[in-house]
Amino acid sequence: MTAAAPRHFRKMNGLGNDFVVFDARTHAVAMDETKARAIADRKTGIGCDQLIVLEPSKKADVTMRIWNNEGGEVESCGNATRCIADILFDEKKSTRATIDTKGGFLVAEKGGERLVTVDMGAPRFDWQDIPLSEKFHDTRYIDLHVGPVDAPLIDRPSVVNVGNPHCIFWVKDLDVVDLSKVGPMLEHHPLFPRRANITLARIDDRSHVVIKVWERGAGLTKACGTAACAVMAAGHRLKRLDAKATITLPGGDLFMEIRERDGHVIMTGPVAYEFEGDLPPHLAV
Ligand SMILES: N[C@@H](CCC[C@H](N)C(=O)O)C(=O)O
Repeated sequence: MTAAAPRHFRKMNGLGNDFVVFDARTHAVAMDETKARAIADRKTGIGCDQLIVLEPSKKADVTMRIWNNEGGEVESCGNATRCIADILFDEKKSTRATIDTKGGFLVAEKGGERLVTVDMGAPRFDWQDIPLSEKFHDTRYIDLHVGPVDAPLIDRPSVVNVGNPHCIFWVKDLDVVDLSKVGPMLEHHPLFPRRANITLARIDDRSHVVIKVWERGAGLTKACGTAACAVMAAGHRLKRLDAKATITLPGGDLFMEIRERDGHVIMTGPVAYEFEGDLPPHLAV
C-alpha cells in the first residue's frame, strides 16, 4: 500500500484560538469530517480549534473554508479571517485583502505589524436568520432559561447571526454558571436548529465587555472573533455599548466598532504564526 502524500500546513492563532491552515489553491485538499477530527486531535493529530482550507475564488482573493475540530464545516470564523488576511497581505504585498466565506464576503485591512482589521459585515437579528426554530418578534432578549433549581439562573439571552449563530447571556458574574457544563446543552438546544455558539458577557462599562465562549463544535476556546462581533452587535443594539468597545476574551483583547454609515461590525485584533510542517501520511488529506 502506498502512503498518501504529505500535505503542507501552517499553524496559526488569533488570541490563542488556533488553526491548522491548508492551501488548496493549486492542489486540491479533500477535507472531510473524519480527517478534520483526526488532524484537530490534540493527542494524536496536530491539534487545533478549527481547520482552514484556502481555495481559489473568482470574486475574492481567496475562498476560506472552515471546519470545527468536531468535524463539521461552518460558515464563519473571525480569528481565522484575520490570520488568512495576514497571509494574503504578505503574498500580495498589499494592505488590503478580500476573503469569501459561506458566512459572507469579507474585506480586511492591515492595521499594523500582525494586526488586522476586518469588516465582518452587517449583523442579522431576524429569528429566521439566526436561525431559531420558533418565531420571536424581538430577538434583543428571548425566553431561554438556564440553571438547575438550586443554582443561580441566567436567562433572557440575545441572539444574533454574524455569519454564524450566536446566543449571548448578559451576566454580572462570568462564573455564575459553569460554561463547560451548560455550553453543550445550550449549543444543542432545540431552539437552535443549526446549533449555536454560546457566550457569557459581562459589561463593565459602555466601552468594555469581558466574555467567555463555548464554541459550537469546538467547546471552550481562548477566543472567538465572531462571538466578539455578536456581543458588540447585540450590546450596541440594546444601547448598552457605545459604537466602539474593547472585548476581552481569555486570550486577550479585540477592538470592535459598529460603523455608523452601514452598521457593519468592524473587528481589529492580532494574528500569530506558530509553525509549519507536513502532515504525516496517516493524517494526509
Ligand atoms: N473561532 C471562531 C468561530 C469558529 C466557528 C464556530 N465554532 C461555529 O461553529 O460557528 C471565531 O473566531 O469566530
